[in-house]
Order: sequence, then structure tokens, then C-alpha cells
Amino acid sequence: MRRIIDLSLRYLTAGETHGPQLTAIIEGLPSNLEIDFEALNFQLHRRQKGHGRGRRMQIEKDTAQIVGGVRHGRTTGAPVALVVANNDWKHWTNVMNVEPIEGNDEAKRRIHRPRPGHADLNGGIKYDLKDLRNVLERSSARETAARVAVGAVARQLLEKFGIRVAGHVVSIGGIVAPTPDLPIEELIAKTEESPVRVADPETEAKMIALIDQTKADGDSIGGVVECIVTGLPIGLGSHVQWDRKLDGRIAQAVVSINAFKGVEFGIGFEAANRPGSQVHDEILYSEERGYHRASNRLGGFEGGMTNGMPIVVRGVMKPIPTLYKPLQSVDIDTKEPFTAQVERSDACAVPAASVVMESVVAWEVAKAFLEKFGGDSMEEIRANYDNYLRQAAEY
Ligand SMILES: Cc1cc2nc3c(=O)[nH]c(=O)nc-3n(C[C@H](O)[C@H](O)[C@H](O)COP(=O)(O)O)c2cc1C
Ligand SMILES: C=C(O[C@@H]1CC(C(=O)O)=C[C@@H](OP(=O)(O)O)[C@H]1O)C(=O)O
Repeated sequence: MRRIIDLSLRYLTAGETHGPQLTAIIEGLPSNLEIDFEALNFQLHRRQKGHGRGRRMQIEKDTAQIVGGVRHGRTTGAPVALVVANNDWKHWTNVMNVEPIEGNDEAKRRIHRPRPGHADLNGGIKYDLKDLRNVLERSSARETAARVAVGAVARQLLEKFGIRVAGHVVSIGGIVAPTPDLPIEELIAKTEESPVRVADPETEAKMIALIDQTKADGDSIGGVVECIVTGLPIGLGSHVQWDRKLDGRIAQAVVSINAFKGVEFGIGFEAANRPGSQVHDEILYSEERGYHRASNRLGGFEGGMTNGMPIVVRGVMKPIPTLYKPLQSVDIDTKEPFTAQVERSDACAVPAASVVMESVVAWEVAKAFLEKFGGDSMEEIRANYDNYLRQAAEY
């Protein structure tokens, strides 16, 4: 039998939210990529911030340890293994290790009243698990800490080729931030210190007040986040096969983030309301810039390929499912109506989610980059990249 070996860049994560740690393995990185550990941990730190998060974020101080594939600060070409420890584990060892049996303390922690909007009921039925904690533990967005660590490595690879990934919050609970028409460096600087990751102080104050009110009401809110990727060559992704279209792959990655329900590129759904003349980006040519566009309404993609303009992608996050004033549910033991179980929870995680979105987008772009310019070492990739840029400049 012929075995098909997947040589592309890939990763897997493992670990439970209240288990000892999260683990990620990245396969397919080239050798000689310098890893900046401080920059990696900075991304994890950014994901923990944001107004509206619950107490868990005060317990955790996320840092990644690299336990494979890196020596002397550089990748060796071997799989890179990363772990992020859960500080909270020490409070959960009994709950995680002792089976809940009628009458014991752990039985009180068994989850049997599924939360609408979370994975509890579907996961319980699918995997035939009578303690819905077995679903919650893995469906928790704690897993996104591992994805941010992985995305931070992808970012570092992209940065070596001048490709930068940034993000910010567009709206929270219906409050929309004015569009920041700023160069990417200024956008990062202006939104970085904001507890809701917006550039405008007035919007920031309104969003904070709404999050506080929502929390006081025992409710939750979602929002829209935007990610921008600059410095891209033309031609990442491909039109020739459905699963090689990079916009499609980014869409999948974005909607895979916990609580994300939709995605759009450039003007997105607004394209439905305009004639073509106000949607398509006219093609220009100059000696110094080569082919470029008069606008970027399509968010950097045509035919599933980058067109050299920045990728602009937005994702919508629904409100957090766990409500302190819980919704109607059913007890899976008795089938009687009950309100859903309440677990410690965030009221709004939109600012944190914007960092997760940057990370998954960085990953998809890095994967497409290596598909096009791939080699076993950074030096080989650099040579392939330079050669392509020369070829494209002569086109
Ligand atoms: C950064 C982040 C933090 C989250 N925090 C919570 C939380 O505290 N409580 C909760 O119920 N859901 C939280 N969620 C959302 C759930 O993880 C998510 O709704 C759940 O896994 C079900 O998946 P789905 O919403 O994608 O269908 C969070 C999501 C993200 C991205
Ligand atoms: C742990 C994180 O987010 C968690 C995501 C989450 C959920 O249901 O998705 C529920 C909460 O879990 P806990 O009950 O442990 O506080 C959040 O804190 C994190 O982002 O690192």
C-alpha cells in the first residue's frame, strides 16, 4: 500500500484547561529559524489581557517552554514541542484525578446541566460522556494559549521576510470603533495598551462601561475583530484546487477559534450591496512598486491567492456561553428542565480573541509561504524567495 506522507507545515495541540499543561507539536519548520523567546511569551501575555476576563487570567502567567526541536536558540528542522503550564492545575488535581462517585466531593463538581452555546451537550452525546466536564475541559478556549504559542513561531518566520501581522477590535456589543486609518506600526502602538484594543479613547470608555454593565447583569457580549497582514508577495495560495485557496484556509482557521461564527475579507458582506465598479480593486503599475492596486476592497485576495495588498480579515465572536444568570437547560440525569450550570467565566473575551485570530492567521500565511518557498533551512527558503521576487519583478 502506498503511504502518503504530509510534508506540509502542521501542528497539533493537546491538554485540558484544568490539567497540568497544554502541549503543541509543530512539524515541518525549516532549520536555522532563530526563536526569540521573549517575543513568543509576549504574544501569550497579550492574549491574557483585555477588559472583561474572569479570575482565571489573574491565576495564570502564561509562558511557553520549548522542549524539543530548538538548540542554541535556533530550530534544527526537528519537530518543535512547546508546553504552557496551567498554574490553576494545583487547585483542580482532585477534580481532574478522582472519579465523581455518588456521595464523594468530586460528584458535586460533575457537570450534568449543559450550557447553551457551549460544547457540553453535543460533546456529551457524541462521546457518550456522562460527566460533561470531560467535554468542557478540552472545548475550553484555554487551548488557544497553545495556538498563540504556535502562531508566535509562525510570526517569527514571517517577520524574517518582512511580513507583519497585527490586529485590533472593531466592535464590542454593537459599539463600533472608528476605522483607524493608520500605518500598521502606529495601529499596533495605539491599540496595544488599550484594555479593549481600540485606538480611540472615547470608544474605549464606552466599551469598558458596557462590559462592566453586562457583567453586573450576569450576561455576556461578543464583537468583531480585525487582522491585517502586510509585506506579502503576490501569489501565496492557489486558484487551482479548492483546498489550496488561502482565503478559504484562513476562513476555516478563524471560524475554528472558540466562539467565532463568521468571517469576511476586505469590505466583506458589504460587497453584496455594491456594483462591481465599487468593489474590484483597479490594477496599476509603476517602476518602483510593480503591479499594485488603487484600493484594497477585496482584502488582499483574488482567486485564493494574495495580490500583494495587505490581507484584511474580520471575524465575529458570539457572546460567551456561560452566563452567571444562566439560561434554560435540561438535566441529563433526570431530563427535567433546569437552568444551565455556572462555571467561572469571562463576560467578554473579544480583545483576547483578537490576539488568537492574529495567531491563527499568521499560521495559515506561514504555511502557504513554506508551500511556495519551502526548503529544509532558512537559507534555502531565502534563496527561493529572492529568486521568485526577481522573477515577479521581471513579469
Ligand atoms: C479567549 C476566549 C475566552 C473564552 N472564555 C470563555 C469563558 O470564560 N466562558 C465560556 O463559556 N466561553 C468562553 N469562550 C468561548 C467558548 O470556548 C466557546 O464558545 C465554546 O468552546 C463552544 O465553541 P463554539 O462557540 O465555537 O461553538 C472563550 C473563547 C475565547 C476565544
Ligand atoms: C483559561 C482560559 O479561558 C477560559 C476559557 C473558558 C471557556 O469555556 O472557553 C472558560 C474559563 O475557564 P475557567 O473556568 O478555568 O476560568 C476561561 O477562563 C484562557 O483563555 O486561558
